[in-house]
Amino acid sequence: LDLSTFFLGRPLTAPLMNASGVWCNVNGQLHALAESEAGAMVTKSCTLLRRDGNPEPRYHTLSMGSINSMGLPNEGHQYYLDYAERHDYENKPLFFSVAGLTLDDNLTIVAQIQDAYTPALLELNLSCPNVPGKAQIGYDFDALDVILAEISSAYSRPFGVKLPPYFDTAHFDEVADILNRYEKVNFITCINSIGNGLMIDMDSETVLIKPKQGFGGIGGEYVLPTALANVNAFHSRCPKKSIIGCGGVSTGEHVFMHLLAGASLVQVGTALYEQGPEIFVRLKTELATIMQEKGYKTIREFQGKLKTL
Ligand SMILES: C=Cc1c(C(=O)O)[nH]c(=O)[nH]c1=O
Repeated sequence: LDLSTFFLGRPLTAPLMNASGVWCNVNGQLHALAESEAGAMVTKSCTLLRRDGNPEPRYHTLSMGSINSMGLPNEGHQYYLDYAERHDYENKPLFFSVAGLTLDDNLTIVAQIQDAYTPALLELNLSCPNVPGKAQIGYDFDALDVILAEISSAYSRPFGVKLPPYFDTAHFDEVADILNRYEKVNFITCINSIGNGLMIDMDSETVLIKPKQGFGGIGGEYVLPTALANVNAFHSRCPKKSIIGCGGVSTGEHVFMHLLAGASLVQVGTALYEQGPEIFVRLKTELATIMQEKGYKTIREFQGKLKTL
């Protein structure tokens, strides 16, 4: 059974990787991902300078997923550039996530990635829901257009964007129209967490996390239908771009659904946070079993082939 997939002309040993922000903040975690069965990996979204992030508790496991308001804690862009220099690209591709707090910060970081001649693939995070006072670029369509124009002229190579979930067909249409104007945007990662959810502790009658009065991004099983819809919506609207699926994946079936919906590569967030990088072994095995049962020998035979009624 050939679980390998092609992503932007790169052969991957498995269509699986971590979601940015999970198991990828520091070198020890990045090394564990590099050694795991994942086919690729991505660094924590970085800002120009190191950030502590929001006060704890800022992550909580829920019955069907997670709520987080980490607040973009990261070691600063240079730390991840140093990792990118040491990464073994023969082993697996590395994505480099950037979430600068301002357009200038994004341009400064991207210029340094450019100068570093690193083989890492830029994933521009336009969807962090947890930095107090910072509206998501992904929901400000004019700002989205501006940042894509600026990054496209500052960065000479193709890059990708990490989008928030959209919930309205008109928004799928409008965002796809914007993205399709930028041929350098050659991949789209859908989705980031569903922003500003709230969960409650029945005994203490309190919220579960400290930042933002308990409001935080929702991940895990709760978001699978929204993730699949965004993957499929952009897969059908952006035929010249590759889709990376993210959201709600904890079993081989979920991986299969994302691939069927149009993803070429599938990220794992909440379930990886809970179970660690060994999860990639289980997901590969479960996906292989499903493919065997269905008589598929390669992912290409079903990738993007979701049928309608
Ligand atoms: C980069 C910040 C993000 C964070 C965070 O650091 O709070 N949490 C998410 O669920 N998604 C993000 O994009």
